[in-house]
Amino acid sequence: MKIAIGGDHAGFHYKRDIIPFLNELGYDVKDFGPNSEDSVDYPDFAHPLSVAVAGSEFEYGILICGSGNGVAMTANKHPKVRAALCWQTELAELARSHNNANVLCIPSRFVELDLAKDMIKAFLKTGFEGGRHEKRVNKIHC
Ligand SMILES: O=C(CO)[C@H](O)[C@H](O)[C@H](O)COP(=O)(O)O
Repeated sequence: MKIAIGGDHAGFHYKRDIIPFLNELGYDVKDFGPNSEDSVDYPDFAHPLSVAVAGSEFEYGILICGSGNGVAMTANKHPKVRAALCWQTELAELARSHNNANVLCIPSRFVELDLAKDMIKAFLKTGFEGGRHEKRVNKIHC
């Protein structure tokens, strides 16, 4: 399974640890940047990642910034992207099971790295329930 990961300078230090973590779990990961902690603008990284996920080049995306809000707002501008801002593992599970989320947004300044990794594992292992949820998800896209 191919995973896209990106964010901004506030998420760089987590992204640096999460990429090898994902590789060890057997995932093929593409890093959309940034490549340092130098201040950048999150849309410059969240948009290209979202285009790639929307185009089915990657099954899931992970976006990391300070609060998670900026990357989530950016990613959700893309019609085929359903980006979920999560700060608890159960939220990551529900984002997949109820909302069929394909991008997980992580607030690096508000969750510990270990929790971020737990959320990623939960997100990637949880399937979409469909059923009553599918009708609702289909209504998201106006
Ligand atoms: O989009 C954001 C705020 O909602 C992200 O958290 C950014 O990482 C944050 O704005 C960056 O702030 P900084 O003071 O420029 O590091």
